[in-house]
Amino acid sequence: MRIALIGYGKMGKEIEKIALERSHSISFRINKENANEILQISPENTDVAIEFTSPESAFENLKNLLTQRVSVVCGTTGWLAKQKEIENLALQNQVAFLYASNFSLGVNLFFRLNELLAQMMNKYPNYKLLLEEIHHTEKKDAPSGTSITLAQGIMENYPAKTAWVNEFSEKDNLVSIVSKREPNVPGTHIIRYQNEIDCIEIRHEAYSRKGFALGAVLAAEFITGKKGIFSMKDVLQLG
Ligand SMILES: NC(=O)C1=CN([C@@H]2O[C@H](COP(=O)(O)OP(=O)(O)OC[C@H]3O[C@@H](n4cnc5c(N)ncnc54)[C@H](OP(=O)(O)O)[C@@H]3O)[C@@H](O)[C@H]2O)C=CC1
Ligand SMILES: O=C(O)C1=N[C@H](C(=O)O)C[C@H](O)C1
Repeated sequence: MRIALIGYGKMGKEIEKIALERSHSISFRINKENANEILQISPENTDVAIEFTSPESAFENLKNLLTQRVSVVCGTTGWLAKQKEIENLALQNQVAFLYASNFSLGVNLFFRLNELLAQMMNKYPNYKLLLEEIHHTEKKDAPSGTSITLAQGIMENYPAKTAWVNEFSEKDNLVSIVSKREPNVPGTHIIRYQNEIDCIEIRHEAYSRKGFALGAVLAAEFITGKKGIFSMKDVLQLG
């Protein structure tokens, strides 16, 4: 499979390692310096593009790739206000598009655990809920994309929670997300239900970026040759 790497930073380089180990080749490596080369990417030279750039650049990159009829796996967070527009563009151009806030198997299992826990805790409103995320100091967006997915999973299973906020709050209808930035943390997410008697907590801690990169390459393998909108649920076939 010929993969174009859009974003050749921490994630782009990690993805390249895994892609080469899995016998794929790299057709383009794009960063800010050679950003215009994205216009040369086409189905003739590339099977799939993997986009990990920045919240400011993702939308334009995705628009170009999909219009050029190139299927895309996107991991960039912080651009989702325009997700529907991008999905429509993928459908119009008859290619595949897959976005995930987190590509690791562990986090995708954790998403399910979070939903099950929210279903249970929904019946015990005297527990206060707090969602905490810790990432490296270079991270541009807050809250993390993963914590937004976790908050959505809670709201779908705990109807009294109607919105999320990115600050500490004890308002009963809110999912409070506290974001912390510390050197060299690949990504940690904690969900805590607590009252004056006890505390129930689930936590996912990534030890490196390997799980994110492997998941992105598996996603690229999965969508190659397909058309439509996909998610990591399709790739990992989690029940
Ligand atoms: N979904 C998931 O599982 C994961 C998602 N992420 C997300 O992925 C994104 C990237 O993370 P990370 O690799 O750590 O970030 P880095 O800052 O290390 O890398 C970003 C890369 O994007 C490039 N870039 C920025 N703007 C443009 C542009 N306009 N055109 C082309 N390239 C551009 C940068 O180029 P230059 O070097 O020239 O500045 C750099 O190579 C973030 O949004 C992060 O939240 C991260 C990990 C996992
Ligand atoms: O920026 C990162 O590094 C990460 N971003 C993703 C997010 O915003 O959830 C996924 C992972 O936690 C690492």
